Amino acid sequence: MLEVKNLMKRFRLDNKTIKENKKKSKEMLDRREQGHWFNAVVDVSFSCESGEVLGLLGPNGAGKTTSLRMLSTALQPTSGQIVINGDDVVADPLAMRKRIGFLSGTTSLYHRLTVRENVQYFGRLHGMNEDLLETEIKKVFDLLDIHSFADKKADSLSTGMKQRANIARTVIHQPEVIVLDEPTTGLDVISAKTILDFIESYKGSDVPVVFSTHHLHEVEKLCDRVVLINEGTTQFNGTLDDFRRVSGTGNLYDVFVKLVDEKEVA
Ligand SMILES: Nc1ncnc2c1ncn2[C@@H]1O[C@H](COP(=O)(O)OP(=O)(O)OP(=O)(O)O)[C@@H](O)[C@H]1O
Repeated sequence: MLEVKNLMKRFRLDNKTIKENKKKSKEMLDRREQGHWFNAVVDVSFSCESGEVLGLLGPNGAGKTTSLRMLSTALQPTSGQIVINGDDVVADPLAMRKRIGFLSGTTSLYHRLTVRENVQYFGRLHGMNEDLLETEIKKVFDLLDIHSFADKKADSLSTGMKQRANIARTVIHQPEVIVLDEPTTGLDVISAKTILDFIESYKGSDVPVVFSTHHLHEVEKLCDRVVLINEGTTQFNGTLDDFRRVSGTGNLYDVFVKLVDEKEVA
């Protein structure tokens, strides 16, 4: 189980931004800007049980990537708690990193290695023995439909193939939690579907999956839980059915717009 409690991240603004901000009126400034500081994530809390898929939504700049980077130990929170199966991520990020599979927008492959060699490399880095590694490669390549290009060099792959290989690399070590930042952005329908089916394969397993997306149909198809972040704060945290009920129509697009508009006038 993954638990996130009152997560906060404050960045120090660079001098140029501070200078520019001084010229702006209060209305022009993001409400999260405070002098020399920008509170990218103000207060984010949610939990995701094993075998659940949680969709993280929010407008551009809401704080999704910053939150996911904290979950994956890539960024240290300013304050707050992240707990995986009872263990504190913030207290021991190095040890906990091994237990998390994180796909970010910058996850990539060694271009001159084949997909198989890349995934083997990352598996060995995680200390997997060769038998387990081969078993897992077969399983993950089946699920992500990678076999047909497994022995091609990474730099010869299409965007969709690369992303599937990136995901294979991310999950090869059997992490306890999977965190995917916009896994289907920029992909064609078939590659995106393969990735969504892959995420779905974790349902009912002992692994919670958290992914961020701007595609509401993905949330509709896959998610047990939905979290909507706006201006760095959790604005909705509940089941997909509860999320639907926020608007009278039950349409996720209407719910998203209603929640974001409410915040803007608040
Ligand atoms: N290192 C940093 N220094 C200052 N501000 C930052 C830094 N990193 C992120 N931000 C700001 O924090 C806010 C949240 O960014 P983040 O990337 O988490 O948003 P997001 O919800 O993932 O957006 P998108 O949907 O556009 O990817 C943005 O306004 C961004 O400019």
